[in-house]
Amino acid sequence: MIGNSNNNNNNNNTPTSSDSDTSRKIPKTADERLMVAVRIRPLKSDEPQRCLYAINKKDVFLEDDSDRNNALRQKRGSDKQYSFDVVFSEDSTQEDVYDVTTSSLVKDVLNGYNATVFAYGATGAGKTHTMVGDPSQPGIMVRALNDLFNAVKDKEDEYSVTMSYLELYNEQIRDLLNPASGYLELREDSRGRNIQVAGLSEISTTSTNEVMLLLQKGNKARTVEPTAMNKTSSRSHALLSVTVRHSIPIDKKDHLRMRVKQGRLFMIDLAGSERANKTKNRGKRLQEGAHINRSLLALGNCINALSGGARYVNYRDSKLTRLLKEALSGNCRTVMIAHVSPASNQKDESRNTLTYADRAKNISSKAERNVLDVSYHVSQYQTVINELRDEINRLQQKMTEDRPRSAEINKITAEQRSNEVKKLREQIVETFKMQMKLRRKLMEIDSHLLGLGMEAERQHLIISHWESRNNKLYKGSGLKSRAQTQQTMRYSN
Ligand SMILES: Nc1ncnc2c1ncn2[C@@H]1O[C@H](COP(=O)(O)OP(=O)(O)OP(=O)(O)O)[C@@H](O)[C@H]1O
Repeated sequence: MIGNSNNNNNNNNTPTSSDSDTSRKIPKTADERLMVAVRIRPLKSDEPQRCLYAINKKDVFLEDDSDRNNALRQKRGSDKQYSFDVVFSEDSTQEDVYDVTTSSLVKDVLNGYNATVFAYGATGAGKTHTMVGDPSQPGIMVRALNDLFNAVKDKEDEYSVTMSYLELYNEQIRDLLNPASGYLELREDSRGRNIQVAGLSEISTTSTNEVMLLLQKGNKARTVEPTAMNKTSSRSHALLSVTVRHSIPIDKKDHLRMRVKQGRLFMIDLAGSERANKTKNRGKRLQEGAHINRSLLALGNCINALSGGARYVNYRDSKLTRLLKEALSGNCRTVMIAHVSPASNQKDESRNTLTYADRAKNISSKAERNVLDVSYHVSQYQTVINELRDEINRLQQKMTEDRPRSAEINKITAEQRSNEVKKLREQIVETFKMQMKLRRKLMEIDSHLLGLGMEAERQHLIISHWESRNNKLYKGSGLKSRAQTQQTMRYSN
């Protein structure tokens, strides 16, 4: 049995054409109640009788086995009826669940709202079946991505889509699209807002095929182990996030002024709460179970506090609650799909889930449309550009004013330089002339020396001649010695 969506979300604040005049964010919206859906999975062949029924599209009935034979059991009040926004019976299809719970969220996201759909419930109750499914029965994640991509198809210039996929395993965050990156840190500002996972891959794509491959890759990387309750039990919480950004020019002629709508869709497949004695988990599995239960307990406490209207809600007890903070109380439209098994041996788990889901009905959040008038920012850039232009103009003007002076300086410098060159040239010429003079004098001295040498030679010859004549003359008479002759010559000179 499938119930109609009776989402009490306040849609009065759906944006109207008047929003187009809005710069920055649109005004705050009224509170919206969290939509709570319940899905009952089919009874398995090896499971005992059922204890849980969908009475109609909104109500579910939990029967107390212990009073089965008691004719007054209905009056004793141990059986319990719960009412929700919508109840999906055992024969509900994946399409039914998607259409009623999530297809409207996809439209919201395209319109600039944040939205979250999360699956809650005990181990083996059908959460992964609803959220992920299999190729023959694709779940919410696949259908939502398909619808998103169909909506933005052929409009790549207007839309940008990015996705990230993480798992929270034993209170550690792992990137399912890049498992090799190790454990990632959860960061938030000092006021506990703006929670972000540092280093998480945000893959940008507008191809449906590519995104499906990424999703498959992420699901394969997820920690899944067999337990006594579920052959393919998810041992981690998985969070898929898709961000859609729509940018259009405010004025078709002016592409600097853009209006940007940004919506984000979180799709979360929580790990299931479990009882150690039922799952028969030991060692590592038991430790995983303890972590899962602790984070779900923290989530339960937040749901309790929020539904009771508490002023202070402690999100800090677990990374799961820190990650879900926005979805539970912030700017987000949220749908919780509580999963229950109809089997009587799962009655306690189903009752717990229904109790939490019942409380969650009272939670409200404030969804605002995230419309940013980028023209505001662009106009800031425009101001900066104008200021820079002014500065350039001022500098150009200064340069123009300074040009004659600098020309003067240049002129002086050129004159000085040519004078110096002239001086140098004159000096070189002078030096050259001097050199020539000196060389000439040197040549004169040389020729004078040569003349003297020749004269000396001539004198030697005369003397030699004279000596030889004298020697012949005085040889026989013995009148003057050679020394006497030289003395005589000296006086005669
Ligand atoms: N609505 C459904 N229709 C058909 N089969 C279902 C449905 N819901 C669950 N199942 C089957 O029940 C089994 C357990 O479901 P699933 O793995 O989705 O549970 P779970 O809540 O995610 O468990 P865990 O928390 O341990 O991961 C699976 O074999 C799944 O195919």
